[in-house]
Amino acid sequence: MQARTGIIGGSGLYDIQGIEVIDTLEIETPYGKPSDQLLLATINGHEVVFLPRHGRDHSTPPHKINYRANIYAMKLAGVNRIISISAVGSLRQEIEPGHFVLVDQFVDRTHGRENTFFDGPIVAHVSMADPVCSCLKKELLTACSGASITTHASGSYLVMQGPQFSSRAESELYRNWGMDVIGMTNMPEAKLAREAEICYATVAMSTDYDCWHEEEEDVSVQSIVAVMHGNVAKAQAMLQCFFKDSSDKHVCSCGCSTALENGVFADLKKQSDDALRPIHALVERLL
Ligand SMILES: CSC[C@H]1O[C@H](OP(=O)(O)O)[C@H](O)[C@@H]1O
Ligand SMILES: Nc1ncnc2[nH]cnc12
Repeated sequence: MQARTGIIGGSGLYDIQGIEVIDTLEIETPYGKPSDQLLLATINGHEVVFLPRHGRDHSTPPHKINYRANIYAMKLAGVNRIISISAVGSLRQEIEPGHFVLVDQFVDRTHGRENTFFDGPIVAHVSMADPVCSCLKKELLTACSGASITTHASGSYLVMQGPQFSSRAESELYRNWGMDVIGMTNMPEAKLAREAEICYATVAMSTDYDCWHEEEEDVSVQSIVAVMHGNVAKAQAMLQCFFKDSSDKHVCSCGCSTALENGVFADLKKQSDDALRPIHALVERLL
């Protein structure tokens, strides 16, 4: 199967312009159903698999997204790298609403979300030291500049539980921690992508200044939506640039695609079929 690029669309991004649809994939995974059907399509001849993270009608809130089903479905669909597109609040004056940030680190403050495929009896511990694929991120930076989008080449994303926005004290705390943007969805998504040996990189689109900013109104859905429409148009342009330049023969030299090789605790060859079944697509190449 040709390696495919997955696109996970966040708030506002429910379809991709300029694609030729090949099929809609109704995928059932050992973890249940993904957020919606996956769209198999081509953009400028490149095969992509698109999934709107909250569903096409945005009916699934961040804490109820079945992240395991989403990532497992991407794996089953032959995806070897994921472009995550996300709306975020800005925690820095210089990251203005409408700017993009190519995230390189996350701090995970979520709770109660299923965050691993290795839930026993097969145990694994993958490295999350560098949660973002630097090769993919570099290609995304080129695409953002090709689309003339004001883009910050690095940044740390605080993943809050939500669905409520943060308090002023939390917002200040995260700024003091050195965080640059805040959102609710990229964890456990990035962790699960790493366990699935899928390269992952986030294009964070700033929609607001969160509530720390004294001269700006406190964040609200209304204010976000106003900026979001412009951001989504930029994301569409960025994707066109990405698939004009990018090669399908994506070779990752930063270890995402071999993350499990030093991470699995058990001898996979000695495991029962029952133990292997829920992770078969992830460990198949190691058996
Ligand atoms: C509608 S604003 C809050 C919402 O938007 C972001 O989601 P996504 O990352 O899918 O774009 C943020 O994390 C919140 O879930
Ligand atoms: N200020 C904010 N906090 C959390 N998630 C967001 N998504 C967009 N803006 C946000």
